[in-house]
Amino acid sequence: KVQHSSAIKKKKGRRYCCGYPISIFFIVVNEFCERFSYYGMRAVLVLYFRYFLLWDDDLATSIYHAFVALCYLTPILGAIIADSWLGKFKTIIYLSIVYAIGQVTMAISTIHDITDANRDGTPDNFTFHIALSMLGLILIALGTGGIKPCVAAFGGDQFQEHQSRQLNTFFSVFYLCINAGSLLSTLITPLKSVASTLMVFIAGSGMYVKTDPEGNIMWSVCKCIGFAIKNRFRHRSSSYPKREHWMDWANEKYDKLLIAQIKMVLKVLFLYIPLPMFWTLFDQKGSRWTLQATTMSGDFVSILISTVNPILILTLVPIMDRLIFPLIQKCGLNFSPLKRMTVGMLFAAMAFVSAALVQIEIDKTLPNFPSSSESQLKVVNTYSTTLNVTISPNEHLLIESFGSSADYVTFDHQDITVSLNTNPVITKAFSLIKGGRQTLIIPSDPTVMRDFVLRHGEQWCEFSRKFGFGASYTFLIPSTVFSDDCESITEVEDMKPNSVHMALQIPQYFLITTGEVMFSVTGLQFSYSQAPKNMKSVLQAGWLCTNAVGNIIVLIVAELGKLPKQWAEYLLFASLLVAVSIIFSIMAYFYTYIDPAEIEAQVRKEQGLEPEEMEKETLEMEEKDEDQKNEQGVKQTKI
Ligand SMILES: CC(C)C[C@H](N)C(=O)N1CCC[C@H]1C(=O)O
Repeated sequence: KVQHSSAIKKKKGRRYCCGYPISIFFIVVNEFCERFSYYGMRAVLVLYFRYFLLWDDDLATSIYHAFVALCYLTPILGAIIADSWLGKFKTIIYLSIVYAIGQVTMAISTIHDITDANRDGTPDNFTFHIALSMLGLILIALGTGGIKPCVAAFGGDQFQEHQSRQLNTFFSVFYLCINAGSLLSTLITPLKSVASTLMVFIAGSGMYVKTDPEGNIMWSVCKCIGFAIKNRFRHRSSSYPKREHWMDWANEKYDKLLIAQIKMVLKVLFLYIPLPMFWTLFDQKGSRWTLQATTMSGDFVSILISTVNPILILTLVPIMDRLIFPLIQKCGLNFSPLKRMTVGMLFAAMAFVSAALVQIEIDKTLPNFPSSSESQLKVVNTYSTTLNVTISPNEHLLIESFGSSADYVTFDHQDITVSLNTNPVITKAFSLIKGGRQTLIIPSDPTVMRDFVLRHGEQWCEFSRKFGFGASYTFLIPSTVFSDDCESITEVEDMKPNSVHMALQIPQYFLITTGEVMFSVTGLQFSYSQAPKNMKSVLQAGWLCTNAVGNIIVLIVAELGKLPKQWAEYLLFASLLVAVSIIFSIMAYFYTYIDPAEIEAQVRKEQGLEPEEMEKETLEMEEKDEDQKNEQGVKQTKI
């Protein structure tokens, strides 16, 4: 629509380039920097808990998930501040400052010198470091979460009513920037970039469309809902005529426009109830799937885990937007936002089925550990000849010199007697550990072997071995080791290396990221498009809250413990998500898409009010566009 001689045009304070407001450039770069900082910090958080604060794995993981959940709960606070009090622009500025203070506090908490009085390289006062880092994390959660719904909604505000195509593209580019930021933060040492986030955002100050907050809207909303419920309860007798919607019981006291706006928001929030389940599966990417990767072979564990999702997002978003969705539309299929989100959930469920299949493959190769009532024993022979080892009552093993039994032998009793066919026969009784694995090393015969050391005085030899992931070895070192330059060292494999390659995880990552593109990018667009003008940030916050609840479910599931078989747990989650997506699709079937601006204009008209400035501007703009189209049509006819 914007085909002028100069690609840039200025209209009523808005400047455009190629049909897009220039101001959104600053907003997407701001999001890029913010996510760079956030994901960069998040990537090293568990390591900080584990190796600096010396917390155990469970505590480190729980605090990590609690922090992530908090980051997706604070958007409610940010949205209330923005929509009711400061407006989005000022909220972003002030909360970014809180964010920066949080990052600095966190950085200070990592300097061990502050409390390391005895200079031994470790902090002396852990309480101080823990308190400081918790304060830092709370401030960061307040900052990152608080600005998140405002940035997305503020970006959307830069567009006009008729620019829905550009608006959708904006949200896709916005999502690309999130992932480009997170990808860069894992590849480059996480520089703290909140300061640049703030500077980029302020740089665009003169170009933004800033809508003023409309008083304490959240308080009005709560009072209005409260009144509707009370009034409904007061008129519960059947003698009172029914009203179309329960919110209509607020008609006596509250403005029709406010009631209409609340109805729109509640309808969408109701639709969001099943959505946390998607995030419950998505967030396990960072926990269960990471653990799964550690039981697989391949040298790119950390790279795969931290970069595959953002890389796939960067490729899949353009493919979906430019190819798949237009193609589906060309086939005459109506792939509406809620349908896309349902399909996104099904993709996530498929990702978990794929994870379960990979797990079954892994389980086949994992060592068979003893149950709590069993014991396991492996026998290593460093004697000079092959030995016949009898373990009472009926286990016979033939073990060659400098060899071992093929695998661990399992016993359902603990007391055993081992006999060797040496001359004279040696017999010894042992008591094995319940539920444990032990190795019995038959010592060398003293006539042939002598004591040795690997490095002895001037003598030394070097040897190198490549260890497989997940394997465990015992090395048998003969006394002749120096004369043959370590050639005679024998390796006994106690535990086989992982043999299922990590590349097998790629399908599950591909499926979950395809699901994410359909679910998350669409959800972002949908939340903006279905919200009334003065509650855009609130609905963005509602959307982000689904992620927080998803994280809390992961926390609860982790605390409750796992099913005995990991693949069964994956299948359980996949089935739960399928069930939830069916419920969601039924709810979506009954949802009617709305144009909030149109409804607001209609209510205003019914109330005999003037249309709002923005609406007037949009109408003017639309009229202008119509004129332009007509003009072009005339020109083309002439040609
Ligand atoms: C986990 C990835 C690094 C980022 C992910 N693809 C993503 O973009 N998001 C996950 C939660 C929502 C969204 C975000 O805003 O960070």
